Amino acid sequence: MSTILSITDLRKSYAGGFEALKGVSLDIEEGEILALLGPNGAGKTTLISTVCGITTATSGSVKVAGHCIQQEFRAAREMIGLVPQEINLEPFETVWNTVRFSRGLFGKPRNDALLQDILTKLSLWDKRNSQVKELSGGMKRRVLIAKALSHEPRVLFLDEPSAGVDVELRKDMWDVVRELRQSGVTIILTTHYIEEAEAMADRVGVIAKGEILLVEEKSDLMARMGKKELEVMLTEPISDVPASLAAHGLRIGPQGRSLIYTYDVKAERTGITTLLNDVAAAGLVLSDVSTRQSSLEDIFVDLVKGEPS
Ligand SMILES: Nc1ncnc2c1ncn2[C@@H]1O[C@H](COP(=O)(O)OP(=O)(O)OP(=O)(O)O)[C@@H](O)[C@H]1O
Repeated sequence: MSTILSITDLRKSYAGGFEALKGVSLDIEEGEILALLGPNGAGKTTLISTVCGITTATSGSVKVAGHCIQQEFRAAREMIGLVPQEINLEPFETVWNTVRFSRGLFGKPRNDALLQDILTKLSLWDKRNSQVKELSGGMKRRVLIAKALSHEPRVLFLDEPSAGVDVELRKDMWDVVRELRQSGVTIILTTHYIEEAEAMADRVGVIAKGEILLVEEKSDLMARMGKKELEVMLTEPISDVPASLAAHGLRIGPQGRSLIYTYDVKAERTGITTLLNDVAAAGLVLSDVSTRQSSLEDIFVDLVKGEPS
């Protein structure tokens, strides 16, 4: 695979000095679906707008298929399709004209066969002569996607594709996105639904307070979900894991008051007995123990809270 989008140390401060992006670096591989998860105000929309050249970066660089978004705006922008969060369509225009004009805006020659194909894939062909205002909310979202695809971009950004969409339509949207990927389009979507990232993404990135906290293969993240955690509460807080316990791969819990041991539930030997013996031998006194299943949601919440993990 080759890198289609390369973001390097991207910073954005808004007028007034608020720093919405604090040095974001991210490489996107051609043909992948990357879900960018983050709470409200994390900087997801700012990142997309800056990458698409709608907002100017304070510093850093963005290259789309080798073209710099600042110095080679037209060449870079042509590679990108953007599906915004808000529905910003002309209500009295027909579906057909909406996509046709959008292609024209990019200076692309008329290609009715291509537009027919896009509308068919998005189940909008029957609606091509309808005015946008006659369509349901879910269909309007599909028109936004058709519009974003009309100039044949290689990278498609979907900003909160299922915001305000009911569960059934959300699943439909997931199918549409997977099909688009089959046709070779690279997709970056933002969401605050973990479920959505799980359903679609190849890789998951977590962003909070303008920083990328993690980018990982979804399958690796999911593998972690098959793990259980044993938390050993201590009577006295500690600042470091004793050297004699290093082999157990422990983490220190909040305020140093516990040790957290992750183990595979399906493993024949969990290693718990040895661990507890070694903890006692290290002179640590236990006040309690508990176990819990870790989930992608836990990982996300921990990261976003910025607590030690
Ligand atoms: N034009 C602007 N001027 C000043 N601050 C802004 C501007 N646009 C966004 N911000 C601030 O930048 C931060 C990031 O906003 P952004 O919209 O990128 O977050 P987001 O992750 O997309 O959030 P949401 O999930 O709510 O859409 C927020 O604190 C927001 O208030």
